[in-house]
Amino acid sequence: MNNIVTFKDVSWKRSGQDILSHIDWELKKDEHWAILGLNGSGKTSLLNIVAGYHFPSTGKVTVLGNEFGKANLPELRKDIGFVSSSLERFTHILENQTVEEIVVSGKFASFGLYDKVYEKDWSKADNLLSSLRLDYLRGKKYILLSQGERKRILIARALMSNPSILILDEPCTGLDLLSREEVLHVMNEIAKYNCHLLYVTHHIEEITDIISHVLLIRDGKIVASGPKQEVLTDELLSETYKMPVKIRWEENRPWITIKNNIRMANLENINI
Ligand SMILES: Nc1ncnc2c1ncn2[C@@H]1O[C@H](COP(=O)(O)OP(=O)(O)OP(=O)(O)O)[C@@H](O)[C@H]1O
Repeated sequence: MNNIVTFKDVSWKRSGQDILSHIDWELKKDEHWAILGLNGSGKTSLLNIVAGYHFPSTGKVTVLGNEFGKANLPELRKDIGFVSSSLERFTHILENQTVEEIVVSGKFASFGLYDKVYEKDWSKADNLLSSLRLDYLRGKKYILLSQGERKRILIARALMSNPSILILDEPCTGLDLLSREEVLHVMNEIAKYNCHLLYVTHHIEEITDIISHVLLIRDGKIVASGPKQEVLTDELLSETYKMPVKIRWEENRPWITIKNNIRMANLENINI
């Protein structure tokens, strides 16, 4: 299968308002995408359509060969891993669980062990911990981990069900510099697992080697989409962020600078 996700002229309306308008987008095999846009631009709405939580108002969406409306959503969702801050709502359930139990629970897409866990599941969780260099956390209670360690464990957990798509919705929010780099390191290891990343961030320097393509979204419309070197330009990012910005590449990563030291007071007068 060459097309992992396809959006054809997709719009999503709520309360008479277009939240997403006329989205045409394709995620192809072996591509890993970052999605960038201001608050409220429609990134989460788009991810929720991919994961089958929202149904498009018009247009056609195909995910892993399944057309929405015809797909068996619970089955399809097993193929889609999701790590977002909304998972933290369930943190109280995790208090007494060990790192291994959390990772193994990814098999059931639930936070408890409600089904039988076989020896092969424990050894798979163990392999994930080793290959993501998280072995040092074995046996620890999840509640005692740092924020960065928790994020990495939740990524390992999401990989437990061998997803074909892994959605990471701002996984580095609130992390210090070192913890963020550790999460980005884990993200780069994901390439080994044959899954396709969809990475949402407000910080373009988090676009590391693994990310091949970028989708820019503004007010529910696509500004640009394609290979990262073509899309991450001063012009397109300025349009996306509604202010003049400059991009530079260092250590193979993009970094952004606000042009002319614009002050907040001036922002309203800037027309891009
Ligand atoms: N169920 C809903 N009903 C009505 N409006 C909604 C609904 N879901 C999202 N919206 C609106 O759609 C717009 C896009 O929201 P969305 O969460 O997709 O943005 P986002 O780009 O993910 O933002 P952020 O970066 O702040 O997370 C916002 O104006 C939001 O208020």
